[in-house]
Amino acid sequence: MPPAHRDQRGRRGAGRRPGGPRRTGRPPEDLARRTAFDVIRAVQTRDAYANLLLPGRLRSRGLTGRDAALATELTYGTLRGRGTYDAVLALCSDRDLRRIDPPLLDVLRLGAHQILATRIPSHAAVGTAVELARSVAGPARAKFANAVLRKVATRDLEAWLDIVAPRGGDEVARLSVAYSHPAWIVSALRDSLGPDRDEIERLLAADNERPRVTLVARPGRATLEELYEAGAEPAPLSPYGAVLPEGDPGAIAAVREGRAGVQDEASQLVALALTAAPLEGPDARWLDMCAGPGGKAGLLAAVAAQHGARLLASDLQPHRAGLVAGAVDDRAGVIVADGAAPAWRPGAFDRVLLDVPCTGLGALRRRPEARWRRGPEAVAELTPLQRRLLASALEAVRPGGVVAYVTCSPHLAETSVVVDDVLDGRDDVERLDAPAVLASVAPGLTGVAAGKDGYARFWPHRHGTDAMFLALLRRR
Ligand SMILES: C[S@@+](CC[C@H](N)C(=O)[O-])C[C@H]1O[C@@H](n2cnc3c(N)ncnc32)[C@H](O)[C@@H]1O
Repeated sequence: MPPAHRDQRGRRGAGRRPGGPRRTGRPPEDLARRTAFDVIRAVQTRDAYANLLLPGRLRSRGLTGRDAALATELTYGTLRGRGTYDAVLALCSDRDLRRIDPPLLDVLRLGAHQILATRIPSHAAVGTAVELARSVAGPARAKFANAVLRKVATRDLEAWLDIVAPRGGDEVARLSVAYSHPAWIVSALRDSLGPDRDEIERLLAADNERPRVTLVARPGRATLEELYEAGAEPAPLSPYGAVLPEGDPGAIAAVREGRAGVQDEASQLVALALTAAPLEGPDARWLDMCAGPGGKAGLLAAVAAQHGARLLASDLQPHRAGLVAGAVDDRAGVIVADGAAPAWRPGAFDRVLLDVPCTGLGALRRRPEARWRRGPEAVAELTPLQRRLLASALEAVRPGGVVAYVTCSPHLAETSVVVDDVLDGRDDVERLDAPAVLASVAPGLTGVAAGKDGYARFWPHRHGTDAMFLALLRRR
């Protein structure tokens, strides 16, 4: 099966008649490439996030329509495919990649992406990359870039993969190069698939696809019809979800006003599962313990209001709590608090959402640079906090109340291992059947259960969502 990043085609040839704004006298394609390069550099040097930086750069440079789409494709595709492109570039360069100036190496990656994974003709991809190399690194290095990229252009991606990721050897190493994921992530994802580990190739390919933009209509505040009128279409899983095939979600009034939001369907469904989990006794006080930036809090607060309940949304970071305030209306409370040293008394809540800080390995589709940013040490750094927060959430809920433990990572160490460890030796917590509760809010949903552990797992390749983990835990 071919790697998915091979399918990310530039939708245009370099010979297209230029249109749109011409601010610099250069064709807008060049401005698109330069913008992609600048964002890629900022990602490498300033730890910037491409999805946060790029929209502003497109606006400030007047790139719209197809030129904006080209800049976006080049940015995301280059960042995502870096592992594959580096393996090819290493064979085409007489210099170790670690000895190439970082800006020049990024030009080479951008060039390799255009040559190997877009419809841009090779001669144009090489020529424009060499020009870029000249402007960022000078004429001598442009010559070097020309030599390297001309070698890259001697084969297509499939032929290169036969060389840099041959079958029959170390399978993790092959998948790592062919699907451009660090080897430690390939291993972790494969382990997290458990009995379905043979789906790893489909999962890696799905990680390399651009996700659709999904919206949530926060019930009682916005309607799906309102989103459909703005061009959205029904979403396959969530009762409050809609898919926006194209266009800027910020242009939709309900989104601008915080009555609707951009939210992955799995995120919607795990929040809804908490609201639907069976519970005895009062059901009026809900807590979102790690609420920033407020995606799930926005939905929970709206559903709480419909149930006659009230949400308290809390986050450790003041600026993240500030973002939550934009997603909920004034029927919900928002506070800054450390969930591990809580400001509330034990047993104060009937339902608690604990969406812990995690590696985000389930959301690689959205954050093309994330896979390169941190190594496996990130897991070891986060899991002690995840355990403390879960123990604290179980204290915050009253006997009979429910905690939803959620991660946007499928890593075993952050998911089932944390829950199993915290519950080990406790007889006052019962695991609910999370897949069954999810089925009650999303009747069309299948494939979230693996075995009989009661946990639910969403997967990009199965559900078209982020990979998310849900455990529903009821205090006895
Ligand atoms: C995965 S994010 C939550 C995403 C959020 N639920 C949403 O749907 O938008 C985790 C959040 O936990 C917060 N956090 C980290 N440590 C915390 C702590 N000790 N107590 C409370 N919040 C914490 C982070 O600031 C971050 O906003």
